[in-house]
Amino acid sequence: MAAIETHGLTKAYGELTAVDDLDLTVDDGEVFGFLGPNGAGKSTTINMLLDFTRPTAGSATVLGYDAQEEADAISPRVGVLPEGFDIYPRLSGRRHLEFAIETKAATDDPDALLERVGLSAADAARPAGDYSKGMRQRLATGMALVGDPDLLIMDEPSSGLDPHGIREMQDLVHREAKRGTTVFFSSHILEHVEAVCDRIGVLNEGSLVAVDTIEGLRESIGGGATMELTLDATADDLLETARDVVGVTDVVASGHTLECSITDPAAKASLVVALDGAGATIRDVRIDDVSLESLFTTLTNDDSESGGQATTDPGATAVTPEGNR
Ligand SMILES: Nc1ncnc2c1ncn2[C@@H]1O[C@H](COP(=O)(O)OP(=O)(O)OP(=O)(O)O)[C@@H](O)[C@H]1O
Repeated sequence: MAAIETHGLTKAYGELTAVDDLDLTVDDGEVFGFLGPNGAGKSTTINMLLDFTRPTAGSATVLGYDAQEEADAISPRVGVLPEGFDIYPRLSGRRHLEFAIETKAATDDPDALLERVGLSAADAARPAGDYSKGMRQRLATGMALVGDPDLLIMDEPSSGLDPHGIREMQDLVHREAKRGTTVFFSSHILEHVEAVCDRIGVLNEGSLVAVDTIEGLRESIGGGATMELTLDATADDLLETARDVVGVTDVVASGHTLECSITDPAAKASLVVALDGAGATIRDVRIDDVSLESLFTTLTNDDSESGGQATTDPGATAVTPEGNR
């Protein structure tokens, strides 16, 4: 049984189609990344899965139940970490958890939940208003885990976290995945999705433009790598040898350097072996994989280069012109 399945799921707000004919399957037990720029329709999709918003057309099942007709059967089995989760500043972390347990009429042990999300008993006793952003996220995740849900839906869980907080969040997702929980991880930051997800779906202007593993996506746009080899000899003499290697699509020789475009990862080793066999001495090798940033720029037609790209942390790729909010 799929954890989430949608068929033609559509939501229009007047003239605007926020989610357009979405066919999506998230398998049981996988960590699925739902990636797209701000305004792509991620939250609207989640809202339809949770029956907070009714679709204009199409249908969705969550854990085998119809998202609209059987929402009552879904909610006890799903944990949600909403975007922009608010805490009650004066209540302790433990009280937040107790409150969530009471609300869900669950029987969880608050201490076990605290341990599961990495909050100490001392932290739990403090008012949540004193918590760092990372601790708040862990508390919110602990609340989402009440009742041991089969599906955990996380909407922008890394938003606003520092690199340490992001790592903690990623570790937590890995731990939950190991327990067998299906995780639906929505984000506009590529690296955050890539670090935790088995597969990703890329949403752009309401439409699903790709569903695959990162490697699969790279291949699908003809991705590969550029390999730059510095040789002892004049590179021109080895041009043909390099061109004959299967998986090498283009070779440019310049001085002692050969620049080779590779489509098949196995060609990297073959190229080195072929050049060595032709008597070349290789002094240096540099490999540049097709950047994920360019991959997602292609998929989302992101105009962030002209619009200015902001990111949550240094080196992160946000598939959004707005960046972190
Ligand atoms: N209640 C609403 N009424 C009108 N338009 C809406 C409503 N909710 C969302 N939209 C629009 O639908 C589109 C998709 O929004 P949505 O919040 O689902 O995107 P998102 O991918 O979750 O973006 P973000 O990362 O910013 O949360 C946007 O253009 C948004 O303005």
